[in-house]
Amino acid sequence: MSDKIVFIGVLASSNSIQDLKAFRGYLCIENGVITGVGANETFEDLKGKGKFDDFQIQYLEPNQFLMPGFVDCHTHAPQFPNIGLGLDRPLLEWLDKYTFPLESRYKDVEFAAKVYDRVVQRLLQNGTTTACYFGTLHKEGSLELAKSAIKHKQRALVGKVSMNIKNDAGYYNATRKELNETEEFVQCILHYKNELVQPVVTPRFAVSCDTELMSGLSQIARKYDCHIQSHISENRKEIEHVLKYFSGYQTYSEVYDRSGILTKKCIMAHAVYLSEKEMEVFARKGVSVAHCPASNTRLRSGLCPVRKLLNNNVVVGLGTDVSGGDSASILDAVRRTMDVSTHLEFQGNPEHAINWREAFYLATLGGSHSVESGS
Ligand SMILES: Nc1nc2[nH]cnc2c(=O)[nH]1
Ligand SMILES: [Zn+2]
Repeated sequence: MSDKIVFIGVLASSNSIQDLKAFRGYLCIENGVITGVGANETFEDLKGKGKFDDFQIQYLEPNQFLMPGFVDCHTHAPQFPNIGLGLDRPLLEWLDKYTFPLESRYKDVEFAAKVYDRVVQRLLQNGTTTACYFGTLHKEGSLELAKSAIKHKQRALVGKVSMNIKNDAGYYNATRKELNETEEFVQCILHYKNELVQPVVTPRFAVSCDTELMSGLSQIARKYDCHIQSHISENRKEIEHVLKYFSGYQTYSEVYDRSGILTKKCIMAHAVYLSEKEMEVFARKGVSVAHCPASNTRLRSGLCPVRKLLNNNVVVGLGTDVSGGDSASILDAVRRTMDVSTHLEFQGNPEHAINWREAFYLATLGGSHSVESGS
């Protein structure tokens, strides 16, 4: 196949949340990079001048169109073996009963490599060209995830999960070990010098990390100018637990903020129960929210008011959050975003429904704003 190809047909993409453009035109690619987009008339004009003489010309079928790749702002690659399983417990019990025991298995690097290679391919098959991944506590296993993304040319942020609070599965590290391994993990990925794959510092959530660990992790993120990701306000019991454990803090967001985590390079999953004041902090600091509707429903966490987040100027993208979520597809997250937001409207919240144009934006450009590399 020629390394220069031009597609002719319908092209669809969002310019903003209000503005989804679909038009008949051309898109040319040279050595895997988009080098031109335009209307049909321009194509004919350029073709007449010989611009495409050395291009393969591919006409799309009437039922086909081109669109940007999906961005999955939040998923757990090691949890894919549990997809669709064990959804009979709420979050904190679910983590202890199903998730930590599964994630503990990724100490076995061979197992990790095998699972991760399938996960990356599965997401690509679902149209996800960019993913923001949680790995596990294990440095070597999580590096395998980065290697798979590089191998299959997926744009990815890859995180080694950090936890230092005891749990029944014994799935946590001592603080110093955790900080050292995270820094080594970040350095390893940066040494790959791959333009598509970047490290993301990953404190699991405030139930699993103390302030010493979270502050140390936020310093690592700052030192290497990389993203940082976690979970916030997903489940009412989780919030109760955090506010009880971190006495002297008014809100869940304050726990992260005082540890230096809330920056414009921060992606927080869920945010189902943020107050307007917390939303204002997110907007001011440029923190993004990964909305994960499948997971919020399957784990019975709640209905996230995405319209309210958007009205408060919070950047929002979509996440599958496997295996809290039972689907690897962002197209499925688009549908569920529309469903969940419509259910909020049924419950008496006017204008909460997210329409398909808006959901398309969240799945593509909205998500890309969360993971973009600008500092
Ligand atoms: N859905 C979900 N929420 C979490 N909060 C902390 N860890 C997790 C996880 O693995 N999945
Ligand atoms: Zn998650």
